[in-house]
Amino acid sequence: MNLEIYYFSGTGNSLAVARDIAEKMGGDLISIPSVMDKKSITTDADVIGIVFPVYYLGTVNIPLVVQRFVMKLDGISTKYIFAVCTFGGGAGSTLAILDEMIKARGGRLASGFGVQMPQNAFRKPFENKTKLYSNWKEKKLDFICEHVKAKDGWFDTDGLFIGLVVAIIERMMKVGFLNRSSLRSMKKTARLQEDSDFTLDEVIRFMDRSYSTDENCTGCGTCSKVCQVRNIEIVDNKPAWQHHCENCLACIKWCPQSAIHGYGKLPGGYHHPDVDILDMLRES
Ligand SMILES: Cc1cc2nc3c(=O)[nH]c(=O)nc-3n(C[C@H](O)[C@H](O)[C@H](O)COP(=O)(O)O)c2cc1C
Repeated sequence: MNLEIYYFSGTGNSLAVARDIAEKMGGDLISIPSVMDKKSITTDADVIGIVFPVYYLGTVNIPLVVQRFVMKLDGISTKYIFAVCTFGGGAGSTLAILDEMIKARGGRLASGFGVQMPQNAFRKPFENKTKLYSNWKEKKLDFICEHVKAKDGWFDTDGLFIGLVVAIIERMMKVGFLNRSSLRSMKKTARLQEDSDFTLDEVIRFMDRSYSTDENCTGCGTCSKVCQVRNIEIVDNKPAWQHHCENCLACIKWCPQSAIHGYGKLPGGYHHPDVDILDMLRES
């Protein structure tokens, strides 16, 4: 099997998952942002994996850069493509949405998996981290590798309770009520007028307008180096966000001084324990 695993990750959960699969199955690990300068993405691999975090369930679900990556895939009609999304609460229709995107490029998502990881966008530290990490290593990793090896058509679904809650949320989003109110609050974070007609994608890119540094910022530039989409320039020894943000939170979470704030005053500090700053720097 000739395997390539493409991934996007802000705080290392998806990178850890992608790397574990690549190591176990003997595949190449490729960061999605690192290939985004290509006009079209083609590969000799017969098996392609796509690993990414779920963002904004019921709205975009899939990080914008991952969506753009899929839209650049060419020559995939005969490939076995699988995806793994990492999430804090549930994956909802993320894999189905990805399948539609891949179909638009002439391929199809053959199998899809969800891996629960600590929710990196919550203010409160996640209490159950150890269990999630061991679930991944001891149960899910082998499960995914077996299915991919067999090239079968497995699709994970959220459990009954979470599945029901997520389905209700996604339904309310579709109907419009929640969608309108979450777009309103995202615009507020992005410091845009509530009645402005920016698209959801544009609002997400502008949400870095809420990011700032405090007096602990030393101008070390780590934020710029961990930003996978090169959205941060260092100007006068301070980060300047360039408004094509993915909201992956890498700058906030990897800042060695915890000096970056924004996105609902999230604390810095969280990252997957198997991923260190060098893994992030190397990939950016
Ligand atoms: C902007 C943003 C939006 C998110 N939205 C959701 C969500 O809607 N549902 C969910 O279960 N997790 C959500 N999460 C949590 C991440 O999917 C989860 O923590 C993931 O494992 C992070 O992966 P990473 O460390 O590879 O970046 C969100 C995280 C971020 C940063």
